[in-house]
Amino acid sequence: MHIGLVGLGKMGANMRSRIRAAGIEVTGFDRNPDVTDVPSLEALVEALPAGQRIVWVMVPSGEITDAVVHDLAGLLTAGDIVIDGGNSYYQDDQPHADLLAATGVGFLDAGVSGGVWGLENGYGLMVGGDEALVATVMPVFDALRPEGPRAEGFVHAGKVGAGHFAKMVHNGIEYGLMQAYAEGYELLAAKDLVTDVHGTVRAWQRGTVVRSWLLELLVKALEQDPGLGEIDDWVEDSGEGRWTVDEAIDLAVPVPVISASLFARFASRQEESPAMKAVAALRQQFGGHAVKPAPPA
Ligand SMILES: O=C(CO)[C@H](O)[C@H](O)COP(=O)(O)O
Repeated sequence: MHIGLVGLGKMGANMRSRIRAAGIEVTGFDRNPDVTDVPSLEALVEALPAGQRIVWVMVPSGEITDAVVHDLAGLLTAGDIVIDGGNSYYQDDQPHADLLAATGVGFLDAGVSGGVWGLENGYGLMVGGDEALVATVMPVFDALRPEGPRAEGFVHAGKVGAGHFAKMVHNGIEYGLMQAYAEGYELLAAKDLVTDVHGTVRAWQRGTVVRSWLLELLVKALEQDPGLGEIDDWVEDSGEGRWTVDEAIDLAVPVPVISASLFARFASRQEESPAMKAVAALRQQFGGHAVKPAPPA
């Protein structure tokens, strides 16, 4: 088997290595000349053996993915398959499937979880699309997923869009879990009763109800930077949490933990809070309560 892989960033480069290690030939294309195997998308398509060409797209979601899918629609022919493995919005999937279907090219969407550790540990995969296409690509999914039973690291979640929908919910859960660990860490550290905060979090790794990989990563982060003094309290988001909350609103599903964890990230980026200024001003207005003067500009 020989596949194409577009996008050789943190995720794509490691995935190329893992797929190759499983004995599948991979031709990768990236705009970065230091990592690419071929100089262009055209060259990538030409390098693939004739027949059913398989191209895995692993580029940032949104406009970049959209552009690559459009380019591939002009280069591939009937019977070929495109897999979007990026963190794309699930509602982008059906338009991409329709565009490719116009020339007989198949489409699968794949949610891929595992981050930079996936090379070593394997990637959790959530796939949407036609059963026959999933079966064709299965050797690649098997190469990427963690060792062990397929059902514990791979799911064919449903029709087109289901893979990215599942990944969106997965990332929403990720937001909530991280926020809960983070708040617990702050609370432990705020009281001088627990004298070994790092040791407490480290001890939670075995036997406790809250043990998890994310907890292990928090322990690792605290080992590397005790007190987390080297990093700013600024947290970005790349869309999946917002989409999760939007979807929950559409479906009237209460997601208080996930939405609060998303809003906590927004708050992390504020130098000052207009809302809390307004609360302070209102307390002063109705109760004559003291306000703290703004620091000098
Ligand atoms: O998909 C992932 C992990 O599962 C990515 O790391 C994702 O980018 C994290 O999302 P965000 O940037 O919104 O925190």
